[in-house]
Amino acid sequence: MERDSQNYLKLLEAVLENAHEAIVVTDPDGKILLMNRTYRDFVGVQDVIGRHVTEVIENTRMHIVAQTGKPEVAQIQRIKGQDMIANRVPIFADGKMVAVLGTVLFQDVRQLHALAATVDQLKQELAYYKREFRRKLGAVYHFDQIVGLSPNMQEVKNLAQKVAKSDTTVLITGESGTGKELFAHAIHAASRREMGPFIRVNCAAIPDTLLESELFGYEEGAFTGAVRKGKKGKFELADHGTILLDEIGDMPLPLQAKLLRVLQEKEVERVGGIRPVSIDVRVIASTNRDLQQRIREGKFREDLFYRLNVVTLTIPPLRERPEDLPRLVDDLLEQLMESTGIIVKEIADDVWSVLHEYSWPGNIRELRNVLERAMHVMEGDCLKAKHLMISTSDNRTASSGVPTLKESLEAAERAAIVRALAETGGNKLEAAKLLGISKSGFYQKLDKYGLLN
Ligand SMILES: Nc1ncnc2c1ncn2[C@@H]1O[C@H](COP(=O)(O)OP(=O)(O)OP(=O)(O)O)[C@@H](O)[C@H]1O
Repeated sequence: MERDSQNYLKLLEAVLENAHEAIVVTDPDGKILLMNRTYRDFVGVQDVIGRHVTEVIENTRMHIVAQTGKPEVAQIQRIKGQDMIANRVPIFADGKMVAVLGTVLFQDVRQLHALAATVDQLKQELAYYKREFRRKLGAVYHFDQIVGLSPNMQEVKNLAQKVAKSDTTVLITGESGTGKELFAHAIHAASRREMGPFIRVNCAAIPDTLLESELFGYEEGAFTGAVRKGKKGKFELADHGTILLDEIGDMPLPLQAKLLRVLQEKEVERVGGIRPVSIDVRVIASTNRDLQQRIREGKFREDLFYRLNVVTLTIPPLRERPEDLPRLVDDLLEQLMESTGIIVKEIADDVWSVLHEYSWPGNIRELRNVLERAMHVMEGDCLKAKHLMISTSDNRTASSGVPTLKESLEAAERAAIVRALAETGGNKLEAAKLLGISKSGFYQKLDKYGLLN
């Protein structure tokens, strides 16, 4: 026993003496009881035992901690012209302070800076891999890519950014092409689930008979023709991530009941399955339909609506945010120039009046299509109004009274020409054929409606 404790003491002494950290222990009066070699070498004094700590160590506060009894952690202490990181901790035994332990973790803050630089580099690498990972998982849009300078868009973006941080179910409504999917991506990318999967299901595009197994999966042998081993549904695939239920307004009623159960229980049951599977999924639903109207028609469950409608983001249509047009046109042209290789160097002034006058029923998706078509139609590198091939006249509400028959006929004729040109990618001969008129007659009409290059 005696020998054991002697050995133990020797071991402790050796450990303390050889530690890389500088270590000092004082009694409650501030007299040094122990100071290891690292510390003695650093201050350049060997004979230290029994001396007051202030005589040996510059700027020390060991004696102050001995009085206050309050530990001081990670304090900068300047010794011999170097900033050090000092910890001073009172040691208690039987409720009485018996000593104060002081350590210096870094003898030189430069070591700490080197460590910080390494951490910084690791952080940068981590951010890079996060971005790459996210790109592979498909959530490619972020809030800063959503053009929205207009006050109504700012409001929606702010709310979306706030709600992204939580796990709340979000319902995104808005006309077709307003950017609902874009918002869903951005919410996922700004959430704590950003590293998880982002899965989109278009409820309108999948046949009713398949939707259930697509969403919830099926067990082995659930129905004839099913893959033997069974299959995970989109909900299971979205575990720890986000699922976007696009066009939720088109979901068949029986499935709505099942979806409601999933949202309530946070469990899915595969088709033909016996045991429910727990899932951790954030649900975002989107629709361009008026869900209240669908409820009145008996086509959408009211209880599901309230479950989804925790936070609603209503994306304003493009015609209600004309301030966003210039930035959108800029961004879209840039993307299109890259994908088509066609260069637009100049935008003629008349383009803007047409863009502002048009009501954009297909919103930003339509704007993109119109610009892409115009790029293919234009000759040279200046985009002009006539290249847009959108008819603003048939689009305007008849605020100035009923149009004359001639005006109506002309509007219809112009719209038919524009549509034919769009269909044929700007090929005039083909367009004339489609409309069943001669080439020369077609050119006359193009001239009449200001559509000739
Ligand atoms: N605010 C925006 N800034 C930049 N691009 C946008 C914006 N809104 C939409 N877009 C672009 O417009 C197109 C349509 O967007 P998205 O698919 O998100 O619309 P949606 O509302 O989900 O349409 P739908 O209801 O038809 O599914 C996409 O190419 C998207 O990149």
